[in-house]
Amino acid sequence: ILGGYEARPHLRPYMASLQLDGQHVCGGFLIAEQWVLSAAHCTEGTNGKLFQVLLGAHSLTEPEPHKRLYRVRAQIAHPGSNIHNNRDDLLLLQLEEKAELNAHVKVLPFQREDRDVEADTLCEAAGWGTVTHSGRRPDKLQQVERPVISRELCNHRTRHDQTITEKMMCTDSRKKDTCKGDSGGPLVCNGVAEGVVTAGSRVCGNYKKPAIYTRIAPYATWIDGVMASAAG
Ligand SMILES: NCc1cccc(NC(=O)c2cccc3[nH]c(C(N)=O)cc23)c1
Repeated sequence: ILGGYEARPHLRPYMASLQLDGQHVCGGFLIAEQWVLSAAHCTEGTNGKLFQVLLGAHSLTEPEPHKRLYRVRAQIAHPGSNIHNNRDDLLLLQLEEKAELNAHVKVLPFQREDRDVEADTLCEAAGWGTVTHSGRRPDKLQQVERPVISRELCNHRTRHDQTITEKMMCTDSRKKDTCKGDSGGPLVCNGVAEGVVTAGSRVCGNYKKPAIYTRIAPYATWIDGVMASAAG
């Protein structure tokens, strides 16, 4: 997160850190006791290795009550996701067992009504992604508040030039922005997860390249289907 600040510890008990060999790779969030939603691009370069999912954390390194690393039973990328564009950039992770829910570990509801969030709505992104252009990684969860911008403005030829579909949304990226390692985290508007951070143009903090999110509502049926078919 660029231009943000340290989150109040455990005020975002749905936040997950997707890790490989003890290293934070991407964000994610708990959508059900045994399921985390993240971004399909996070599996790029992992050679099919399964993530481990850290829940209940504020600091990535310090011991904290209710902080726990979960093994993943299955990772299901949306069938439409691919490395060439940001379309359908969603990843579902089934934990080896149901997460132990408590004050520091909670499910975050996601938007099911497929209607655009109004431009200028202030939403929040959080993550353990880089906090400087040089790529400094934080130990503690960061957050930033960003206004939604219209798809029309985001699609302007000087911005993302007609690549933003109706299944995506954008926030202003001037100075304060999501960045490397924040992918997969939720964009929370009025307490509901409306989007999932996608790397998009990979640029951070440049107002010409607004942050892009996969809208969740259009995928509610897919998400429910995967969770139902893997149940038990
Ligand atoms: N503000 C939008 C936004 C949101 C989330 C992430 C990013 N930026 C990256 O993720 C990124 C940046 C630089 C080099 C990179 N290399 C790789 C990679 N997967 O190899 C990713 C990146 C940007």
